[in-house]
Amino acid sequence: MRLTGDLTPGTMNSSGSGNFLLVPIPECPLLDCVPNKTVKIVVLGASNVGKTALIVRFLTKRFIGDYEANTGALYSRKVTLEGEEVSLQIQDTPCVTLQDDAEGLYCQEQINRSIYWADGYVLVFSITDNDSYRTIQPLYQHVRRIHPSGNIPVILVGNKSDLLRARQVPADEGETLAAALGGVYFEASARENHEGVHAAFLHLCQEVIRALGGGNGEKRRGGLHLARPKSPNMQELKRRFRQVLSSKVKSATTL
Ligand SMILES: Nc1nc2c(ncn2[C@@H]2O[C@H](COP(=O)(O)OP(=O)(O)OP(=O)(O)O)[C@@H](O)[C@H]2O)c(=O)[nH]1
Repeated sequence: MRLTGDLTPGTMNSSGSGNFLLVPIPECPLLDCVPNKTVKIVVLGASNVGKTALIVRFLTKRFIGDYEANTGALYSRKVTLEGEEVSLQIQDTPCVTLQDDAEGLYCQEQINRSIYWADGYVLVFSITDNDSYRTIQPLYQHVRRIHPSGNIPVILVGNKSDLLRARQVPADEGETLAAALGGVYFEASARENHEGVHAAFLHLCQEVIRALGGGNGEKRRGGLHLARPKSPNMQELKRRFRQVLSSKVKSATTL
């Protein structure tokens, strides 16, 4: 769903699905961008699982509770990660739906564009809704089809953990699925708890920065991720120096 009422500063909104990601998203809308340090995250999941609530909770620490139907909004903020300032963009999306015929997933074209655009993925289901959980695997496969190779930073969020009595998805199933997708599972309640939501988003941001090569703007597109060569540290240089010296001493004494 889309956040109603006043949009917080730094929030870009596309009113009406027609505008949803139809134009390229500016790297740093309404903000002084941090050059080459932009983390782009998309939040995906079935209907009513709390995608908007999670984003709003993370960015404002508040739970508003009532949102109008989601047409897709892009939220943008500057955050400090591991001591460095980063421009964070989070794309909210309309829901995806499972088709009756087995693995079919209905995903609007705008969502595909967001998936292509993003660097990191928050896959959300509600612990009270088994169908929303069943959507996750095909959804991940869909992301994989759009990014066929390379590392895909992803987290799995089981939302609405305050509704324990209505639980349909056990926590260990969430953990197992997250591990199979190569991500981490977070159980959270956008309604009752900011810390859990914050920890989840923060973890993903860190994963994205790692995947992008230390946040220096290298792009993962095409799946190619080259590790940056490490420069030798002082200890290592001293060790090499001693090695060279001792081999010279040896060859001098053998003469
Ligand atoms: N109890 C409880 N309710 C929640 C929680 N998160 C969201 N909700 C409620 O669930 C409903 C759906 O929340 P949204 O954030 O609009 O969900 P969405 O996934 O964006 O929904 P779509 O627009 O259908 O894609 C709202 O009534 C929220 O108040 C939660 O952690 N606990």
